Amino acid sequence: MVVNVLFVDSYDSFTYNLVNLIRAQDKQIHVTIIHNDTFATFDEVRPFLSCFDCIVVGPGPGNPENGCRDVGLLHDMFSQDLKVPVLGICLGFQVMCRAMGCPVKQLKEIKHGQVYDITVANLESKSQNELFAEYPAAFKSVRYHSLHVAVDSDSSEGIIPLCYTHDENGPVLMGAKIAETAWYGVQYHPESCCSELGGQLISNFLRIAKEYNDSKDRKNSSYQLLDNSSQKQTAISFLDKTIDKSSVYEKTELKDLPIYVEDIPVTPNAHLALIICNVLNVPFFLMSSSTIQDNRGEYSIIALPNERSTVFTHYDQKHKTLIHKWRDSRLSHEKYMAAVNDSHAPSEGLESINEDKFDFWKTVGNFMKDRMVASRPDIPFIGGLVGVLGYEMGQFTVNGDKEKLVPDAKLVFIENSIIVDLKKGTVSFVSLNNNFPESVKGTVRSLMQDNSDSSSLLKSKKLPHDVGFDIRLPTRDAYAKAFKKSQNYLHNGDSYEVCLTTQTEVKPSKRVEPWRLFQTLIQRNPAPFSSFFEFSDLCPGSSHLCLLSTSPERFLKWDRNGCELRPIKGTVKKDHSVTLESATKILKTPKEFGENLMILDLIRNDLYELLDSVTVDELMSVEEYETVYQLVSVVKGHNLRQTAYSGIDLLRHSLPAGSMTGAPKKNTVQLLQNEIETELNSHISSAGVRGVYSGVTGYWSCNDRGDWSVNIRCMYSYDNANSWRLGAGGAITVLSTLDGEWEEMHTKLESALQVFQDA
Ligand SMILES: C=C(O[C@@H]1C=C(C(=O)O)C=C[C@H]1O)C(=O)O
Ligand SMILES: NC(=O)CC[C@H](N)C(=O)O
Repeated sequence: MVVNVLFVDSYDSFTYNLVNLIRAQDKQIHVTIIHNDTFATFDEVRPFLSCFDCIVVGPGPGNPENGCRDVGLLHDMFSQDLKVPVLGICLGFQVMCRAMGCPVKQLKEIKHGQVYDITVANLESKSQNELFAEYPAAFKSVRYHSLHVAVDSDSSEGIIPLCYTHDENGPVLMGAKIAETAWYGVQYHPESCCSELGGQLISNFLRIAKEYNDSKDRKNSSYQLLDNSSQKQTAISFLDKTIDKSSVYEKTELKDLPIYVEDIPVTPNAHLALIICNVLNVPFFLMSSSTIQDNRGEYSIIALPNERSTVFTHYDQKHKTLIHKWRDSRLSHEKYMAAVNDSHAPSEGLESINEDKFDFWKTVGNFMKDRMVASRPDIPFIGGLVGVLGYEMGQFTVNGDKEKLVPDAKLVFIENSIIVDLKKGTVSFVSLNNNFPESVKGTVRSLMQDNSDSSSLLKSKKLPHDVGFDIRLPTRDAYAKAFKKSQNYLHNGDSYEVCLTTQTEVKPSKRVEPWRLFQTLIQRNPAPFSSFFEFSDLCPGSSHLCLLSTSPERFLKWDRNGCELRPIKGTVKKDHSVTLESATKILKTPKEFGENLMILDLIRNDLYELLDSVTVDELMSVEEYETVYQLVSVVKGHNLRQTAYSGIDLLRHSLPAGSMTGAPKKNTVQLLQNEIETELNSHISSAGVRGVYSGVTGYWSCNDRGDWSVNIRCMYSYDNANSWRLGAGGAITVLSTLDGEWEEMHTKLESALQVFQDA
């Protein structure tokens, strides 16, 4: 018999970790998820309750003391007649105890992403603590909370404490049962990857729920559990549909079509791709690795757009997608802008679709669907879409810029590419349609045969002396104010971690060619994910979007079977006094641990939303880069083939990247955009819009492989390289200091800004 669980989510970033933990207890469990605002009041949920064996109320931002504003329909959920078993987690637990008359107060010392010993209370009879049956006297679990249930003898009648933890705050209630009900709750997070015995808690609760459902308490109530019936199924599937689970495109059986590949052996050299690009006489995009490291940056991909390449551009401000061929001679800048600004200005060669960013994915999915092949799964990129997605392409963000119209996404379909495999030592010409340009092959072959020192082809590490740069930096005062605001939200329980970012604007006195600038940047800040994207898709030498990136961070890589993410959280500046050993010591403190763990759990959540198998393959390793040491974790998602989804769904669902938002994602993104960053970045135009920065860059190959890096340590331009933007920031937690974060932000900013500062 199927056990039906109703999960009420408060837009948390750990929800699906819990949902997965529940599902993992038994194959026969079905979890239906609704949000705390799917209905206006709990009364609208009541008619469905006879369908559910139990309710789990998840964690989330906000304070139950603020009522519906923060907790929505949960506010009036816990009335005495609710004869249904409930398990509340963190916020869910707080709401439940608050409804019993117990105040929820702020902790003196707040705990976000910290592991604590939880001590099980020694109750008189074992049956009083069935929730912790089979538990040892103490176990470790992760805490993510600013608030706590302040039990005392006056206000806590009916709340039976089940477990505690002890810290600087004194004893803190970690779990309780409500007398005379089947309502239970825990303050800690059983679903975190660093918590022990989380599954045991859920299975104990499900057993308690079953016993309760068989008792007369439930049977005689108005919520008597219905037997399986079509009416019950209809009700459950109605609720199941309240959250969109659609995929970008429908997967089909793929054909194995021949792909043209010609390998030439070469001596690996981290600058090889750069050198090749320097001799090319055709347009190119570059996704390059300039450091050879294990498991990342093994390949450099030079993508060659041509007149057959389709270009997709999305403008979130206009809810519009434009589609045209690369440098179509029928198009001009004027015709293009007229179509962007006016839906009635059709132009030959230009397709304009009115759609929002969510439909943009479907447009692109439709295009790719017929081009997917089963061929050459061993090659990272056989041809496909390459490009840049800005921060505002992700969920919960809006590009509300009124001053400037900028593209939020640009993807170009590529048939021909050159792949440099730095591990294997090969350069390959790859073509989807067997039309790789002979002239390019000739140029590259003769470069490879030339034994002279080809590094002389690289441009200098310094920019031309006769160019000056006007640099508009964020001010320390504005940063201090934003830091303080972020701390307030963290202390009030509205966020657990805030990735606070600044923007800097650079205006050169004279235009410097992007490709020239890129070569200087990449040599000064070598990185595994360096990208050069000058989208001169209307005419040569002119672009509405240009990105030069030296990112250390892989966001998401996938193939048909699964995916890998490498979130970075935790940064130490490198100088002569800091060794790998001393950096490791700093990076293994509670502050950095918590920062990394929160994002790690958030990423597990983003994957569990679509997949049922997610593993943490590396927990907080220290990696060394040119200017910083970073704490990196590796998360993998499996069994993608067995689902209706493909890698592109994983990308769509998990943007914006958790390492650039903080947690929980929805509330934190909205606070950053509406309350914090607009003011912080008011020294530049378009404040409050992160644009390309914090987005991702990469490819979706026709053999269904993809690899996307986070747009950080980068510069980008919307006005044909006449001015540049640089973003930089870092995660703020309750353990952060203003001085520490200000310095960290500057260290990251300088990894790219150094190019202009020391020109
Ligand atoms: C925000 C940036 O970096 C992000 C924040 C990090 C951190 O807080 O430690 C580390 C890497 C990135 O995920 C940036 O480089 O601007
Ligand atoms: N993780 C949570 O559910 C947090 C609950 C609440 N917002 C707090 O900070 O205490």
